[in-house]
Amino acid sequence: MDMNDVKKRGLVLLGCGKMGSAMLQGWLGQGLPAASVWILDPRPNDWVQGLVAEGLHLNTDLPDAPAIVLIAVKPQMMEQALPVLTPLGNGRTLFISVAAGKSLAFYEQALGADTPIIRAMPNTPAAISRGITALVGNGNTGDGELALADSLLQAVGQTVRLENEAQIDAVTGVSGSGPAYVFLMIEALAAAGVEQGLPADMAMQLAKATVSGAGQLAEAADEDPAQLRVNVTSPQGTTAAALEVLMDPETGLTPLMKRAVAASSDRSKELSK
Ligand SMILES: NC(=O)c1ccc[n+]([C@@H]2O[C@H](COP(=O)([O-])OP(=O)(O)OC[C@H]3O[C@@H](n4cnc5c(N)ncnc54)[C@H](OP(=O)(O)O)[C@@H]3O)[C@@H](O)[C@H]2O)c1
Ligand code: PRO
Repeated sequence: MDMNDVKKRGLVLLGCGKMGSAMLQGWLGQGLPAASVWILDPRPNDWVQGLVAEGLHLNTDLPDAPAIVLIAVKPQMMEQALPVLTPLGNGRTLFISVAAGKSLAFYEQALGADTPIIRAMPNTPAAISRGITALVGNGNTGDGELALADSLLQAVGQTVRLENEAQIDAVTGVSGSGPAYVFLMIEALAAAGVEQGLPADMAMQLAKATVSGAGQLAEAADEDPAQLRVNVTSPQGTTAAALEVLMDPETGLTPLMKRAVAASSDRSKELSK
């Protein structure tokens, strides 16, 4: 099975809200025809509704054996939403779930023990093909299925393969939820700039460009982030003064981030109970 199969046999999205739309936007941008896509969503957004004019199938009957079903409803809606997909279980259709906390065993029970299922944790920068998705498959997925999921997910950014399913809780805490921490960092940096006397729009422009530029530099540079940080920090200079606050072993960013990531990972574990 390859991307041509997906074009021919179809891709079904169960739920097309923020995450489903972000990924679909990436796939359409990479050349997947709208006519190869089926969406089930009771209240589709305007953008999704607009795609019907391009051939997208919205809340219609599904193909008999689509190549892929992407499950992107909230974990709390799963029991209600999933039964419509059970006729596609135990067959040739590869299921990919991006739902936090819903285990491979849960889907095997709901869709059939022979169903090939991949659990994936993407993030919203997928909308501009700058996401990162971690994935792990059940016993019915082989190299072919994982390679297909990889190539589909690489259309919206980077991918990493997990060694075991338990790692996905930590991934959720780091990169699944992570964009929200970075957006909060932008908000907080801009607010701090305003407190130091800058106009709000200028403070926001400075904060966005700084986070975006630093992120791109961290990815592009040969040096690691610790060295890049040192490169900004003149001895007894301004950055050193700020880092004394941010690197405090008790009240600084590291213990705070550890608590935040642990809270997200713990919630992911809780959702799977
Ligand atoms: N957002 C992220 O950054 C992110 C990252 C990684 C993984 N995820 C996972 O992605 C999934 C979706 O999250 P989201 O943020 O995209 O949530 P969302 O914006 O609420 O999207 C879910 C969509 O599913 C629709 N829906 C509700 N009931 C349905 C049903 N019975 N059948 C089909 N569709 C139904 C919702 O419609 P209504 O809005 O009308 O209820 C909504 O459009 C979650 O499981 C989450 O854990 C999200
Ligand atoms: N958004 C989902 C949540 O907040 C999963 C990771 C990012 O539950």
